[in-house]
Amino acid sequence: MTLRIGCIADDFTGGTDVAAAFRRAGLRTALVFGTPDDATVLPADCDAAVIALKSRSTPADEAVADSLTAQRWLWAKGAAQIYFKYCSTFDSTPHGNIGPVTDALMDAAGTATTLHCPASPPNGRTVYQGHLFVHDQLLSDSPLRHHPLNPMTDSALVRLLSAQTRHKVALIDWATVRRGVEAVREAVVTHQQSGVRHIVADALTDDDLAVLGAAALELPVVAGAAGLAEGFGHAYPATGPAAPEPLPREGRAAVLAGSCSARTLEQIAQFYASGLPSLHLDVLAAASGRDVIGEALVWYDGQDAGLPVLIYASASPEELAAVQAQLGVAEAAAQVEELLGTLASHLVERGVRRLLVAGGETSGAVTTALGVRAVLVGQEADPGVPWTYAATKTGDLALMLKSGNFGAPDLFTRTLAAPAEVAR
Ligand SMILES: Nc1ncnc2c1ncn2[C@@H]1O[C@H](COP(=O)(O)OP(=O)(O)OP(=O)(O)O)[C@@H](O)[C@H]1O
Ligand SMILES: O=C(O)[C@@H](O)C(=O)CO
Repeated sequence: MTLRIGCIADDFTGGTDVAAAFRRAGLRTALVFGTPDDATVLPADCDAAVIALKSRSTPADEAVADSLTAQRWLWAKGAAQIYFKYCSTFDSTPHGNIGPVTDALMDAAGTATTLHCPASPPNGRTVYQGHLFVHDQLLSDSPLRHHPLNPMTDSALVRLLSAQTRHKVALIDWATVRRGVEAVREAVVTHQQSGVRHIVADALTDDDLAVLGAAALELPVVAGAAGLAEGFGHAYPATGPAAPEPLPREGRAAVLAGSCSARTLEQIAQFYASGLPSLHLDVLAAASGRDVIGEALVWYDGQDAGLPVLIYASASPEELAAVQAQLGVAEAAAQVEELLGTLASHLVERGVRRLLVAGGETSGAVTTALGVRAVLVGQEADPGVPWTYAATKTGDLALMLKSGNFGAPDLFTRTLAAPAEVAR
């Protein structure tokens, strides 16, 4: 088997989300963290490889350069098509990075047309008449209008994308998508003939995305969120049953949380309420020089080895604001990442073999600290939240990287207390 789809995701948890989508489509999928290089090795026999970058909110020229490096690497591994994964809420600004990165990937591939669709129906993201909805609200009426980095105050995708590219952008509407693959292919050709480069498509359901995925099979570059990726993956003939997954059944289990998203806070509360051991890290104390890591390890060593533990920096909005006011946002984030990254290394050295990490930035810090560059993607515990398998210098590790707002409230207890439920 050779690599078929190369995917470039613009953030880490988005990478996990899209890798889970390819796997749901029956593809054996690898996930690579950060810009790969000659030393980056993919697990054997992958159909799809996802490179998770941190390019969503960086300056557009950096995002373009990193994405082109990733594209070259994927081509060198044999990828026939490139899927650019961005956020299902189209997180971007008039400066980018969705338009500039897609244009650069297309220029490098020598192609004049691409298809876009950010719909992700399981997460309530749909596109109708070119407008992006988050559940029952237009994107611009949803909480995303207050996003700290990319406030989304418009929902019209053709207009949003037109601000980010000098090329023509146009829509394939839902009525056409409902008519099926041939109707979409014809609409693509019609748009191509009138010089349209970016074609945005409507989609309300996974069936619509399957139609779009099949219609996009000939395009060298396709762009969108995890929903279209799954439709695209389904359009490839199945490669046979997935290999059994090596979910470690021995060793200890832990959660490290740095996400302050509402869903993560619920998951922490549920873990605590179930009576399992949990420890809150004092970020201000760490910043003032106290040995918070040493104290956490003494606490960890005193716990029942048969139970999963939770160690978290996550804080309520009020606590978070207080810490940020005292340390500054960047220093607070650096403290948290240092604490959780260092603890991850110590916990794995002490025998943790199932590790759940909550938060995109936090996941970046933990994978970097563990030196994990590439993982094989396994079964999902909840939509967009798969187990992944990594080899570390201390042994095999099952790693779950959870986007802040993903996963059911009982995700931590359900997945870590009962490994048999998530094993194949
Ligand atoms: N107690 C705390 N004080 C200050 N900052 C904190 C604290 N706990 C967490 N943070 C910061 O909050 C941010 C959480 O970001 P992270 O990306 O990990 O989670 P998220 O935004 O919920 O996840 P996602 O990006 O997947 O939606 C990090 O920058 C982290 O450093
Ligand atoms: O598409 C999404 O909403 C997520 O995969 C994401 O990008 C998280 O940052």
